[in-house]
Amino acid sequence: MALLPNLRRMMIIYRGNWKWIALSQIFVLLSAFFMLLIPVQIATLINLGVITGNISVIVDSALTMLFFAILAGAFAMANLYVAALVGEGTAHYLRTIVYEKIQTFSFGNLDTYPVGEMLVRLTNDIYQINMAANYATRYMLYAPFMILIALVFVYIGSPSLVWIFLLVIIITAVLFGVISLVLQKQYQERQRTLDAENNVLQEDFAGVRVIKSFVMQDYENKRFEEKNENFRLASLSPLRTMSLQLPSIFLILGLSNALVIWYGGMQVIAGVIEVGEIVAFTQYFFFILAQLWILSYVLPQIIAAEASGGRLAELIDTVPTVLNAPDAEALIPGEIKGRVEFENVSFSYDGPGGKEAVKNISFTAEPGTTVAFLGPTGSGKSTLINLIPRFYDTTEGRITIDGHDIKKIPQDKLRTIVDIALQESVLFSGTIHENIAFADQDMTYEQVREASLAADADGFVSAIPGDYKSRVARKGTNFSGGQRQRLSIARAIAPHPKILILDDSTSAVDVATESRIQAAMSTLMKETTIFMVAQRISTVLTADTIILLDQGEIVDKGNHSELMGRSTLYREIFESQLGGIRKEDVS
Ligand SMILES: Nc1ncnc2c1ncn2[C@@H]1O[C@H](COP(=O)(O)OP(=O)(O)OP(=O)(O)O)[C@@H](O)[C@H]1O
Repeated sequence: MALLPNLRRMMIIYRGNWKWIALSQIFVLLSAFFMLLIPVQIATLINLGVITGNISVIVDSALTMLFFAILAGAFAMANLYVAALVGEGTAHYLRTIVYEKIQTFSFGNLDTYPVGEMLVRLTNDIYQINMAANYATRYMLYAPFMILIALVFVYIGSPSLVWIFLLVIIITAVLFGVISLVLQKQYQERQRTLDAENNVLQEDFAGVRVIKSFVMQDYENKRFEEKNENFRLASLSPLRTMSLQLPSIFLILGLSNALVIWYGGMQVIAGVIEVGEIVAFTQYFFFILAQLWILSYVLPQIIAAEASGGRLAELIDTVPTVLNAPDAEALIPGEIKGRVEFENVSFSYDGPGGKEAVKNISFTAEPGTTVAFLGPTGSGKSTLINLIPRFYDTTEGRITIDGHDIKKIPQDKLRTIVDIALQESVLFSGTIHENIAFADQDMTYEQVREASLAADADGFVSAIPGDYKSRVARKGTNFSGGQRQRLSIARAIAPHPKILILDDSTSAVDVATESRIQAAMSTLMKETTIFMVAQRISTVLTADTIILLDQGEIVDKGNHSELMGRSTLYREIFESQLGGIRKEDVS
């Protein structure tokens, strides 16, 4: 089984990283090599300088050691810099590709990944990869290189001490290996409790107004405190484990020095090695144990980042549920008339075989007509209209525009033909002009104002100092719900689409404003096929066709007077909403 496959994939996902990773390992090798030449020089200094009283050897050796130390430090610094380049470069590239990937997601994919979860992946998970890539580049091979080089030096200088060297390294590696495994589990638990805390935070911040209005702060505070406490405890565990590391290092170092001095001393007395070798030996241990100690600290974090790599790989590998057909038609949006036909359309959010949200829907909308969908809540109105711009793909049947199957129309072309004002009106921070001209930032002031007039937004926009140049706050919070809806409608009609969808998009405006919008639109959008979803029957009275939906099926269709004549459900809705108004007034 491949070792840390997701982390490795993330580290080289940006192809340019290869050369930096390779270069940094050359620096690691050189730094370890020069670092370990220092003990060799110490041995020379003692054997040929101190013991024989040769001052010039002592001076030469000291200067050479200084030179080696500078070189080892310089290569370590270069490695540190390159490791930072690898970490930051990987994080930057990942942020770009994951963000771009999310932009390709269809509604079906977005249903799977809540916004909060995607944010955590884009921030926290990428940060973990950044750190892991940095640490892996810096330390993964440092200790192994040092062990190998030191082994060669020990073998050349004092082969009789090789067994002590191997014994100490193996004991240390096993001890730190166990500590690493414990730390890895503890880091995973820490990550799990952090995720749990983040979930509560995201939910609470999104629903802070509801929490306040139900005076549930105490309840939510308790819920958060529980997660917060779990996170505190889980964060303490690895720190406790790590506190064992330094004493272990000192213990091993002390014991191994004693062993070397005892056994080495006997070897010196026997004339097998010289005193300098013993000192050099203790230095090797010191350098190697220091690296192993660092490795045991960073390795668990590197391993823990594998889970982050997996979460990012999942996003990167997600295939959009709506794709362009390979045989997509080269169609010119300007030539489309806007005839929409549903042919036995069914759709299930769970895919083929799942519970159908709309069933066996067939109808035709002629160019320039208005089709309204009416029905109880949950009857499938929004689902149905979301199929037209291919936010979701039909599970069965097909939808055509001017005879072209929409699955064969490239999505970017389809969405210039079809515009939508969604149920929840979303505005972006920027100017009002930028929001209305969202589809085409080159739109003129006159075009923007024309759309705004038709959406009955010009009145309140003109009353603001700076009118169309005035600022829209994030999420449009400086406008009322009705004003946001009108700006969203203006945005949808500004590019003059051939097909316009209004998904209950006048629910927050009063009936008088709604009828002004409808009158203005029927003039401006004469050639546009309009689909509207409504809860209010007053919204649909003037539609050419009203489609009555119940439990995902069409139960009747016709204009207002036809349905008043024959549909009990329609009459019931009418009576419940406009019961006080004489039928003749609206027929
Ligand atoms: N994203 C989704 N994932 C799974 N099921 C969904 C999703 N959206 C809607 N549904 C289900 O599909 C059915 C139809 O929902 P839809 O939103 O189309 O109804 P609607 O008539 O527009 O309702 P409302 O008038 O309340 O907006 C409902 O049973 C709903 O629970």
